[in-house]
Amino acid sequence: KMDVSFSHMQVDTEEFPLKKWLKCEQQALYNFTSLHKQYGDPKGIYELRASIAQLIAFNRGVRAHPEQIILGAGTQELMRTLTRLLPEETAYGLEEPGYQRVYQLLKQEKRNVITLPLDDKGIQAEGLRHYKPDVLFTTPSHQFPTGVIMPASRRMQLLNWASENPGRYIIEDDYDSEYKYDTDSIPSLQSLDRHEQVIYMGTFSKSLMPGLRLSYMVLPVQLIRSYQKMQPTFIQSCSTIQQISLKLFIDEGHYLRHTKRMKQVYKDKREACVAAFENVFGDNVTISGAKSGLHFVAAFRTEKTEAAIIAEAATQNIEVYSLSRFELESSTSHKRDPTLIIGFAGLHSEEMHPAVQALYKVIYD
Ligand SMILES: Cc1ncc(COP(=O)(O)O)c(/C=N/[C@@H](CCC(=O)O)COc2ccccc2)c1O
Repeated sequence: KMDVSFSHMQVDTEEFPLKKWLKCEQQALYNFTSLHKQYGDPKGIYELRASIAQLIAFNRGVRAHPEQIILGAGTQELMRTLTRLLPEETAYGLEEPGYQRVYQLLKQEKRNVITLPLDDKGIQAEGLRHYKPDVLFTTPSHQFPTGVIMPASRRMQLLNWASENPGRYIIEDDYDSEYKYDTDSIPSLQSLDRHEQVIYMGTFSKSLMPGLRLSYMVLPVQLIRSYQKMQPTFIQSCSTIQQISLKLFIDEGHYLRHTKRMKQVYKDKREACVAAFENVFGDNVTISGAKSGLHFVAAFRTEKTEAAIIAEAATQNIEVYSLSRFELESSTSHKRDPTLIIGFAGLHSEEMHPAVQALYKVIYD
């Protein structure tokens, strides 16, 4: 049996510049003790928020003053804070299939949640008129999990929808924007927004490591005012040591060098993985999902169900997840081929072929 993981939830930690990070952490500990002996700003340390503002302006054209940026230990944490800034009766629209952890969080917070259908350009604009959410949570730069990239035309439709009512917001979750192969990344929704109605969300989970638990959101001025009124009830969930370490890591240029290098590493891994699937499965597999991010979607021509494939794979020590994991309220598994989410970040190029062959045996033997 082989220990193989096609999990989409991992990065290639072997390439992580541990020595550089350690140096930043030592500096953070020794030179910033005054920051560590107090709780500090609930939004997070100003200096890190200033570095992030520069980074997302440079990388994604996001216009943000550091005082509009809130840090949090993960996207769910930020969403929890956001639900406290918006009216309790707000109806949140989520992509179907979509990010189940935000769906679960909103349900835990007893919020109204509406799931909205996708097409090959992302969220359907007419769905907004039909289902009437107040706030739309969307992943335009790389729809999670299908991988669709939302074209500029659809982005403008969403912004027009939002501009019709000042109470509407679009949460642009740009979680996977760092890794685009072959296609140029389309400017962020936030950079096109003229009415302060886009809440921009980002994370360091994919560009650095998920275990870092450091994510951020950029609030429009109106929501920052609401935040400031409630500020005494908030507290920062990220460690000040990690925050300063990250600030130094960014300011010393390690972050941009790392993401530039990882883009090539992941591009090569993606190509090797797709080639292995095409070589082993031939036309029994259909691969979709734009050339970006750390996973793609593979649909298999077989009578086996997704559940049977996942269970059988587990007996062979193969970790893999299916599309139904991300179906929030309605399942289409009955009218589509069994579909798996193939993460390649944790696989070495030389193990791609044997890993794909092991998966082939699970599905076709
Ligand atoms: C749409 C979307 N938005 C944000 C995030 C990131 O959340 P955060 O880490 O809390 O900031 C994810 C992580 N989604 C995770 C999948 C979750 C699941 O399948 O259950 C996968 O996340 C990673 C993938 C590769 C490398 C590192 C992380 C998100 O899918």
